[in-house]
Amino acid sequence: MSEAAVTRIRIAGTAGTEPYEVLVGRQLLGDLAGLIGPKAKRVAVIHPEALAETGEALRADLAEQGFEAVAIQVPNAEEAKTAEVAAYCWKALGQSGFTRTDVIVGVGGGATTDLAGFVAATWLRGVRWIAVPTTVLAMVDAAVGGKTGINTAEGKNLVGAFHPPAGVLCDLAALDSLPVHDYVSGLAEVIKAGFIADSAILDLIESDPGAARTPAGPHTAELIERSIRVKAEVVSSDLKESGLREILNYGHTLGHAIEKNERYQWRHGAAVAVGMHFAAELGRLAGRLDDATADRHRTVLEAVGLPLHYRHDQWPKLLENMRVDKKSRGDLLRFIVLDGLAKPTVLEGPDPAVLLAAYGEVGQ
Ligand SMILES: NC(=O)c1ccc[n+]([C@@H]2O[C@H](COP(=O)([O-])OP(=O)(O)OC[C@H]3O[C@@H](n4cnc5c(N)ncnc54)[C@H](O)[C@@H]3O)[C@@H](O)[C@H]2O)c1
Ligand SMILES: O=C(O)C(=O)C[C@@H](O)[C@H](O)[C@H](O)COP(=O)(O)O
Ligand SMILES: [Zn+2]
Repeated sequence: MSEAAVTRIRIAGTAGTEPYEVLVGRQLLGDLAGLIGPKAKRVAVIHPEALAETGEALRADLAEQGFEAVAIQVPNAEEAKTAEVAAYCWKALGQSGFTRTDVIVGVGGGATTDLAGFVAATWLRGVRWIAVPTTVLAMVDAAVGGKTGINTAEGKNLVGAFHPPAGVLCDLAALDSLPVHDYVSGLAEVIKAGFIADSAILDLIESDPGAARTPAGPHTAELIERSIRVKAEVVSSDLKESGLREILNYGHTLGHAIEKNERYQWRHGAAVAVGMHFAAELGRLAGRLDDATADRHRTVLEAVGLPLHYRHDQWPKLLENMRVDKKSRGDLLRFIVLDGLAKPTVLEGPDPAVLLAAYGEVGQ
């Protein structure tokens, strides 16, 4: 992709929502004012501490263009996804006189865009918002599709709303400042898209896993765009997770249980990597998944430096945590597993002995 090229991926409007576009390229922030639109008088730029300079530069730029722009700084990572931080943002909006025609811009990783989207969903029962994702994970997953939310002590993303953004600007240049640990964590969702829908993603990563770990790798833009297309296709037909959208939860049932167990100190992508390893073993033991595809999970996740294992002694707590997963129905645990490469399906109420055996491969 040349420096000037911009890819536009359309998300259809469903369930009464407007369609919008995900733009992928470089120097895209010039498009922000256009997306905000002429009706807005005020703009709030919600950004994490790590992006204080970016947030302030964006605020100053919007102020120069005539908006009453405020920057709202929130903590980094999961510390931002709390009711207290949401309340802090509501207070800032109230003090700025934020009305229904005003617009929120969420700039940052998935934690920030989840929070900003949730604040937008709840302020005055819903105002427009624009996502400016700055991590791989937020570009390929969190900023797209309208799931917004915060964590509670009882579990991950337990409070939230479906509230799609008015647009998503993925400026690849933002990835240059991302610590490698965070870059690699985002690859878990890229690999997820590969296993559930687009195996060319796995081929590209396997062709040079070392290069896949950096934004300078030759396939960065293609990996990001392919993953966004996977998500776009799913959420365009099932915004509210009535069925198909559940496939995007591959690896998340155990992943979220680990995040809660670690009091949200693990990166989401790392937990999902362990969760996908578990889901692959579960698929294999349930007689659904062939050995080659199950083994491929280990090799590709390990090749980019993602974890495969978690503490063996924590199984009882993880099992308890998994009961609050949003895919559960009453006492019935439900998991996304694969019937084969790019063939995701739901496994309902697996035998507890099979679950434990699958964790036997994951626990250490
Ligand atoms: N809504 C969804 O559909 C969806 C999908 C996937 C994940 N998520 C959520 O996304 C979150 C994880 O997102 P993440 O992996 O982006 O982590 P993150 O938002 O926690 O960001 C990781 C760290 O990088 C910093 N950072 C962000 N951009 C940076 C940059 N360009 N340069 C330097 N530092 C930067 C952040 O401040 C943070 O400290 C989780 O809360 C997860 O639940 C949501
Ligand atoms: O968009 C979705 O749908 C997903 O499941 C994508 C996941 O990667 C993401 O982590 C999501 O936030 C998990 O959703 P949840 O409903 O299990 O909280
Ligand atoms: Zn996820």
